[in-house]
Amino acid sequence: MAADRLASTGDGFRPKPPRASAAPACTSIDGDGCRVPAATAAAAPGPAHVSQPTPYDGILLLGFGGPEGQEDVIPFLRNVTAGRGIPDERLEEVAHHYRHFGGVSPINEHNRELKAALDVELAARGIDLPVYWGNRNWMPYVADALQAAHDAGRTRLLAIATSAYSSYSSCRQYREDLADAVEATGLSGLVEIDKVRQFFDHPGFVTPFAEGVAAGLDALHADGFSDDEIEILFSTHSIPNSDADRSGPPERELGTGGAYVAQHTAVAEAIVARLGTDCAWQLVYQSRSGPPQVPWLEPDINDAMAELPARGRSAVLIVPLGFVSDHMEVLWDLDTEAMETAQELGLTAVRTPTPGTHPAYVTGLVDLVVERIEGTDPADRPHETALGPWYDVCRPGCCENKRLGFQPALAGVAP
Ligand SMILES: CC1=C(CCC(=O)O)c2cc3nc(cc4[nH]c(cc5[nH]c(cc1n2)c(C)c5CCC(=O)O)c(CCC(=O)O)c4C)C(CCC(=O)O)=C3C
Ligand SMILES: [Fe+2]
Repeated sequence: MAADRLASTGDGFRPKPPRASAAPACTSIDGDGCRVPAATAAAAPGPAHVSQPTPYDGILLLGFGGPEGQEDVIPFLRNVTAGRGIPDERLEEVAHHYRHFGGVSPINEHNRELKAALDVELAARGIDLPVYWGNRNWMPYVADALQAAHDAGRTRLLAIATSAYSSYSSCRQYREDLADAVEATGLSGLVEIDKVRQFFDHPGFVTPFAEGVAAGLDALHADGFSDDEIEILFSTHSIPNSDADRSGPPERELGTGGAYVAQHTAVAEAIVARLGTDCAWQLVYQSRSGPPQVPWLEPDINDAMAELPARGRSAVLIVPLGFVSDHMEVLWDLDTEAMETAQELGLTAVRTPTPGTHPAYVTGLVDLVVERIEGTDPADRPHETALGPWYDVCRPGCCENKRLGFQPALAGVAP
């Protein structure tokens, strides 16, 4: 396997492959390293961001990556924060979350399980597409997966990132990871990579949450709580306000908070509407980092909980709406910290499940692949909010990061 060939050190750690600094700037839609699919660039009947039917020959499953032992924790955190100016105190603080769980994030195991479930689902539907898994921040890296795909003769790949919403961290950075991987493997011109649309409002993603909220409310009702005593807190990763404002394509003009906030709000509304619950709800944020003077999305979930008793609430249903699996941000920031806060405040708290390998989620991800192979008309693409279905090919300026400046990215129209 390519992963073995690329592995170099005896202790099993390889630093993240360096970012391709010599990569050419992308100035046109067919500029080096920032292609849109040829069929899309050509006069296409649909909108420019909808791709044409494409005979993909492999799937790239893109993960965040996580440490798998105490000795991995600091090298992993250095990968995550490379070039971001995250202070050492914060690294130590976060390292402690991982150390508490033996230095192991469950996220890699989740992605192994997801890959296995996708393999089963693809086979059951007679779709002959191998899945190659690679991470942004830990082995196997995206470059390893890409190399493995190429070694197996695959040249036309469709990427699925384990991230549902639009923002720099959750969409564009994965597109940059793809560009970096093409550069690091020297496969420029030899492989072509697209990416499935952000799937925040795909029923495959929404259904597991809706089921979890329904079950959670049932449990709280069974414990004697009435609807006006319960508040539903939909929780997602905080990001800098400036990232949020720039999330999504500029021409959508989604206002303060951009596509990131609009998408989360719309999905929460869709879940509440689906269930017809009368409980109060709000969108809250967690896992903030960075210097205190830089504004990030608020309110923090713990601050939001502190307001609840005064409003007559005695129970909270915590919905990890921004996350696809029970990784560290869920295990620590919600199941440990937020649960402690609830206890201090005398609130009964229930945390609902993430999609994980829920059959609806796995089926939905394969549906997202099929719609790209078939080039399904957008009108026929499942979506549960008025914002979707989202873009196959990201628009110019989508999810820009002003701090980092322009970096080459695949699966979108440059810049
Ligand atoms: C939007 C978003 C998602 C959700 C979408 C998605 O899932 O992609 C997400 C997921 C995750 N974030 C994760 C871990 C970390 N995120 C960090 C830092 C940051 N995240 C950010 C945003 C997001 N992050 C941002 C704007 C930063 C600031 C620094 C920067 O600009 O990059 C740091 C550095 C230390 C710290 O500052 O906390 C760590 C360790 C893990 C792995 C958990 C595990 O190991 O189980 C996962 C799935
Ligand atoms: Fe994060």
